[in-house]
Amino acid sequence: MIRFEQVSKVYPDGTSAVDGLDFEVAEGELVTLVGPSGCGKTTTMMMVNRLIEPTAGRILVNGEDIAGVDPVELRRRIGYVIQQVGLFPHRTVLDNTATVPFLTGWKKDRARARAAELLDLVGLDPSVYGPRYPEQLSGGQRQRVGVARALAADPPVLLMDEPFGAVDPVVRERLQDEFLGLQATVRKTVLLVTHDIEEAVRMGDRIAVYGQGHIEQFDTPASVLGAPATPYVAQFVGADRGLKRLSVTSVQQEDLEEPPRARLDEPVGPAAARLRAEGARWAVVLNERGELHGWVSTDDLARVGSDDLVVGNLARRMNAWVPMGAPLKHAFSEMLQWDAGWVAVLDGARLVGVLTPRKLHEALRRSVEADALGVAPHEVAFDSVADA
Ligand SMILES: Nc1ncnc2c1ncn2[C@@H]1O[C@H](COP(=O)(O)OP(=O)(O)OP(=O)(O)O)[C@@H](O)[C@H]1O
Repeated sequence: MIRFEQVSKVYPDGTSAVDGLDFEVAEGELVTLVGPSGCGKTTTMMMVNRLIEPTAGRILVNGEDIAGVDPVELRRRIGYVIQQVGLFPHRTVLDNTATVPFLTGWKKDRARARAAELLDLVGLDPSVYGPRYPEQLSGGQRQRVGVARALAADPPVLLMDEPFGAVDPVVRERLQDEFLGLQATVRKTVLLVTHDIEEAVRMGDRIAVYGQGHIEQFDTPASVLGAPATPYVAQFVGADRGLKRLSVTSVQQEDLEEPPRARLDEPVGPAAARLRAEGARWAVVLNERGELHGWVSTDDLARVGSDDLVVGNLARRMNAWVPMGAPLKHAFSEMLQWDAGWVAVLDGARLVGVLTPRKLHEALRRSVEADALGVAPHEVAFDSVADA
């Protein structure tokens, strides 16, 4: 979708910003460009919408050499989100969002209806925020408007330059998640510039790690963290890359354990006896459809003992859960937040299994070793601490 062929840029004062860039971003792919200040990320990005012209090489968008495309026409096909957002202060949020449709000659009503749809999509109620002016929004809300505006004309390509850089870390993480959710539906081809390796790893299908003016490694987050191509990349991704892997390694079926189970409508006495016999101190409580209702302690069941009650009467709320496929980091933070010894893993509302700290550790080690060996994670066999 976006193709760089031996692209270089030397500024008029002789500064060589980038040299010999050669890579491709596939349709619907999100590629993050990451590297230290001044390494050429922004230059790379601004060449795609012709705010900067390369001095050598060509850039193709959808197979077409952009050197031959009128820049104004080109920019209408490419959404652009920048850190400073650049909203017009004297226009309402709704009209700011509708900027590009207005420019391309849409009727006002149609453009505003589209803008309202997009504000909704980025989590801003158009009836509340649409009539406001940019200064009446928080930083995070302004960033959302920036994203909505860039999507308004439904461009196939999005360029994002430090789009979440101006907000605090908590808001940033929320905006990142929201954008990933959005991207799963809109599937734009995205180039995202950041100097933050955490953001690059979380957001990117692939990451381009920049050295000075060139790409040191172009690969998936798991490979960049697991098998840095050069000492420079290893140093850039940091010594705690094992921890960072938590965000890119997802919970898999083979990581799960089968927990003791009890049914919501099971009488308390027999349930207690059965769990005791199994040596289980607790059980997950499921309804007749196999959906998670909560959990119950065997001691509580035994203490009550009455057959007038069912397990559901004593069940407690299960706070610590994640959807199947969630990053291990999410599971880990649920464990910490709820001080839980295990986390339920759900497919919709249905319980698939539970993740324990031991399994979480194994999953992480398996992912690291799989990369080192160049095989899929489930092909790695190793002795776990518990087997020793
Ligand atoms: N107009 C210009 N004239 C001369 N040199 C420039 C110009 N714009 C950028 N540069 C230089 O080109 C190099 C790459 O800059 P660029 O802005 O692409 O880096 P970056 O990786 O985006 O940095 P940052 O993260 O700080 O924004 C830097 O050395 C910068 O000083």
